[in-house]
Parts: sequence; structure tokens; C-alpha cells
Amino acid sequence: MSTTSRKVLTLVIIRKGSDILLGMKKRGFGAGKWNGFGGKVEPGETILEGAKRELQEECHLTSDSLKEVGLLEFEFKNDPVLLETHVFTSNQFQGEPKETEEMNPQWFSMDNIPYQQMWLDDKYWLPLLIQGEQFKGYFLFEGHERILNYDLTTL
Ligand SMILES: Nc1[nH]c(=O)nc2c1ncn2[C@H]1C[C@H](O)[C@@H](COP(=O)(O)OP(=O)(O)OP(=O)(O)O)O1
Repeated sequence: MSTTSRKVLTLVIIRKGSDILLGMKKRGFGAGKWNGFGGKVEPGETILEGAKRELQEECHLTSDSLKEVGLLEFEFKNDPVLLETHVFTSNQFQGEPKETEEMNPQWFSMDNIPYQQMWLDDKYWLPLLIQGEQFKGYFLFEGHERILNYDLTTL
């Protein structure tokens, strides 16, 4: 497929003991799905700075120890935009998760993750993150609820 532009996005998964923090996306892209926190990297900020900013804006947590563990590329059939998504994680953070206009945060046990209400790709790569692996992947979607093909490797 011919990609004509790339959007650089971040996605942050915060862990605490055997729980992970997800947010119910209330509006915009992926509304109605549980997901990590993140969004577009803005001009003039690094990808890490973008990840920290979105975590703060979307659920009021601060983390100075985000670690990049994954790189995921998402394409949608008949859409020339490729979403280059940088996945970060940490188990160190300050603050209490707080609902914002964008996200409603909730802790989930790592053995009870709501994959049925998440992006379809998450069930492939999130277990790798939980196991402490680093990974790289590509997913081609048709609409938002069907994966036509994918490729995922641990690094
Ligand atoms: N297939 C996918 N699986 C996944 O787990 N996360 C995805 C995904 N495709 C996109 N994301 C994430 C990346 C990023 O954190 C978020 C989308 O970014 P944004 O929140 O910036 O989108 P919005 O359209 O809400 O942005 P604004 O228009 O700036 O409000 O969704």
C-alpha cells in the first residue's frame, strides 16, 4: 500500500504490581475503547516528552521513568496515513489517576484485561509488554474492527 504520510503517536501503559492502568477513551479516535494514554507528538517536543505530556493531560499522572518498549505501525486499507505509535511503559509514577475530558482511567488486573473492548491488535502485543519484552509490529486494518494482516516480532 502506498503511504503518503506518517503520524507519530505515543501510547503509555502504566503498571502497578499486578495491575495495569487503562483509560476509556471518551472522544476522538478509538472512542469507546479501553486503551493506554497517548496521542500525537507535537512539533518541538521529543517523542518521550509527548508521551509524558499526554499521560499528564489524559489522566493527571506524572512519570519520569517512561521506557520505550514497542514500535507499532498501523495502516487502514484505502487510507494513505500510517500511524507510527511509540509504546512506553513504567511502574513508577506520581499522582492518582483522575478522569479527564478525554479518558476515564481504571486499574485492571493483568489477568483480566478487557481485550473485547480494546483495539484488536492489543491482545497480540500487550502480553509481550507485560512479560517485559520489547517488540515491533505492523497491523493492516480494514475499518476499525478487522485486521487483514499483521507482523509482530520481539526484539
Ligand atoms: N490500533 C491501535 N491500537 C492501540 O492500542 N492504540 C492505538 C491504535 N491506533 C491508535 N492508537 C492510539 C495511539 C494514540 O495514543 C491514540 C490516538 O491518538 P489521539 O488521542 O491523539 O487521537 P485523537 O483523535 O483523540 O486526537 P485529537 O484529535 O488530538 O483529540 O490511540
